[in-house]
Amino acid sequence: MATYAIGDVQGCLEPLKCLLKQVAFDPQLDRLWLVGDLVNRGPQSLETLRFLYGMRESLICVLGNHDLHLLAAAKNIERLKKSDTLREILEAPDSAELLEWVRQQKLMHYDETRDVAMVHAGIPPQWSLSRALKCAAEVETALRDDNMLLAYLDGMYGNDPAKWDNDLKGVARLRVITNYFTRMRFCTAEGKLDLKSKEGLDTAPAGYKPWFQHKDRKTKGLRIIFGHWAALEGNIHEPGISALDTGCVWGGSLTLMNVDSGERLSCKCDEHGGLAPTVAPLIPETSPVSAPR
Ligand SMILES: Nc1ncnc2c1ncn2[C@@H]1O[C@H](COP(=O)(O)OP(=O)(O)OP(=O)(O)OP(=O)(O)OC[C@H]2O[C@@H](n3cnc4c(N)ncnc43)[C@H](O)[C@@H]2O)[C@@H](O)[C@H]1O
Repeated sequence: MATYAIGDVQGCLEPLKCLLKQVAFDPQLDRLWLVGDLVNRGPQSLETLRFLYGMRESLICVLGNHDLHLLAAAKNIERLKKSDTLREILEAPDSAELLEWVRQQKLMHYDETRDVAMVHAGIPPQWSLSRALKCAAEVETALRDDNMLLAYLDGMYGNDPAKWDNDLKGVARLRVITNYFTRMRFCTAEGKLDLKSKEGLDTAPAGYKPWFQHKDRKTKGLRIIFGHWAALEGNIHEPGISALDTGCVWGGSLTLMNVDSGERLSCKCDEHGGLAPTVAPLIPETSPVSAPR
């Protein structure tokens, strides 16, 4: 029995199947963790979602910004952008069933036995593990509650407030939590977000750093697996931190990591949208896995 984590799939079904085949994934025995952004931008969003739904008992997923955007577009189709590849999901006969499953997923997964957390974008430096889990649960409750869902999704978009404050209330509170878990890249030591910069580690605006590089980050020592930040290409050297978005939809590859050994396997899409993947050999994890605390 093995546990694997895979980076942002974003509708790249063939590379996903290719990776699972390479590790002889057995849904009866093995477990698959997904860092979110299951859909959008890629060629097969609907088929990917159906495939994952079909193996839902073997999965642990956290939601990404594109997954939340899908849920919001399902409530208001006007939200769809030209570049989105989500319409096919919204128009599918099994749309309601698929979306109901998506909305039940978490913003943060914490595996107590391994002392590993998985989030889409990150955990802000000023939050402890318990604060992060409590904040994730607030949004998860809103997503699952029929009376709260619409107000949450309507108010979810936007960059303000830029920083957490315990006194925040209502949708503004849920928005900043959402932005930390699903959109963050750079922030200050106090957790003030910059949501405009999207390139490499060395492109931080003055006073900002990648969320995982702050010296006094309260979750130091916790292993964290995340995706979202394609420009990192999976290459960071921060103890215990694993970046798994290797930009499958940007001409890069889809990456799988064995959660326990840290070994990685990548599957590259071809120029026709991932229909003829080539597989790179297993390579050791680039960011050292810290011993359990
Ligand atoms: N609360 C909320 N507020 C607002 N919007 C919300 C929201 N919740 C959900 N959304 C929705 O989120 C969606 C995405 O919004 P965007 O604003 O497009 O978010 P993004 O961070 O740019 O995109 P992505 O998540 O795909 O990140 P990636 O690193 O792959 O790509 C980022 C960039 O990296 C670049 N890149 C990729 N690989 C690279 C590489 N190797 N080197 C350099 N750059 C690279 C790409 O060109 C790309 O420009 C929208 O539909 C939006 O509506």
